[in-house]
Amino acid sequence: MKLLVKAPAKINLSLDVLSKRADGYHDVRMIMTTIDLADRIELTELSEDRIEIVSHNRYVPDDQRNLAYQAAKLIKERYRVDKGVSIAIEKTIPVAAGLAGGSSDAAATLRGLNQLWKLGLSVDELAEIGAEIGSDVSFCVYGGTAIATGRGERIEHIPAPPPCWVILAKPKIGVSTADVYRNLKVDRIQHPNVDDMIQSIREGDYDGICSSVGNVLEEVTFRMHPEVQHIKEQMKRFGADAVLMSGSGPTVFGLVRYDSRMQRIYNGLKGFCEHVYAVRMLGEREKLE
Ligand SMILES: C[C@](O)(CO)[C@H](O)COP(=O)(O)OP(=O)(O)OC[C@H]1O[C@@H](n2ccc(N)nc2=O)[C@H](O)[C@@H]1O
Ligand SMILES: Nc1ncnc2c1ncn2[C@@H]1O[C@H](COP(=O)(O)OP(=O)(O)OP(=O)(O)O)[C@@H](O)[C@H]1O
Repeated sequence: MKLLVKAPAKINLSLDVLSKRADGYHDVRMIMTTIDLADRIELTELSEDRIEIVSHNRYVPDDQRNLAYQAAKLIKERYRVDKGVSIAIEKTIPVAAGLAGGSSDAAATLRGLNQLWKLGLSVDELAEIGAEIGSDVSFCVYGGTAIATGRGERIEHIPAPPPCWVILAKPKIGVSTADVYRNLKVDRIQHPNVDDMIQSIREGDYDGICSSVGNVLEEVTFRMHPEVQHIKEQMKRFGADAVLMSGSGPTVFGLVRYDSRMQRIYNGLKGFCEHVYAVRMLGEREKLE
């Protein structure tokens, strides 16, 4: 039997860090939302009892380092499943980009295997298992729009923001999330107003959303890679309504309401940046299987 599962990327509309914890992680408060840029995961039952990763992207590991592999291993051991699975990953989300590509692949694998192996787990149970793989995996299990707290694994759903274009531009570098958090000076943070963002989303206030975007990891990544800041400045200059780096970067996204302006910004960025995408905000929790 085969099953196709969609694994959408996320952006952080707001990302605040509250403190550094004793376990090395940081307590965060962030607003995450899914966008219409997705990997496709194909799960195929194997007659032998093993987990196989098939990917034609040279940046994606095809062994136990793959987060989808870790998801399958965890669920297989926990529920004593003695069947094997081949996980084919068709990558569209750029790798190490701040868009939770690996986390979303892991989340899609959890959702898919729950069906394929008829485990009967609830989505909350899958999100709890996901948290053991990575901080972004719980959100990716649900999708939609949410306030994420703790180290990112505590999820409170909120309504979708009003629909708009999301233009993404990724410079040709990968960023290590651990390095960015390590270089953050927690006592010198200028906190974004996460509450204003939540209120604007609840009120469907597009302008309010645009004026309350903020990400405390931006300045850390900008210091490490000035070209990321350059992309942000260009996207602003081309006329995006709001511009922010997603997660730990290096992808920068711009929010744009009107099609004509989206096209102009897209073309402008394409002039000097190889990886540019224009996609719609998804925002609503959809059935991701
Ligand atoms: C930057 C974000 O993507 C924003 O959504 C997340 O906060 C990071 O999520 P992630 O990539 O799933 O992160 P994990 O794989 O759990 O952690 C990678 C590394 O980032 C650091 N880390 C991550 C999350 C967090 N709340 N505090 C941290 O300090 C830790 O050093 C950790 O070893
Ligand atoms: N399924 C996967 N797809 C992509 N990368 C993966 C996957 N599994 C493991 N990895 C590894 O994880 C690293 C980070 O990749 P990923 O695309 O998940 O980063 P990210 O988008 O920055 O994540 P986040 O936004 O959650 O911090 C890669 O360098 C790669 O080696």
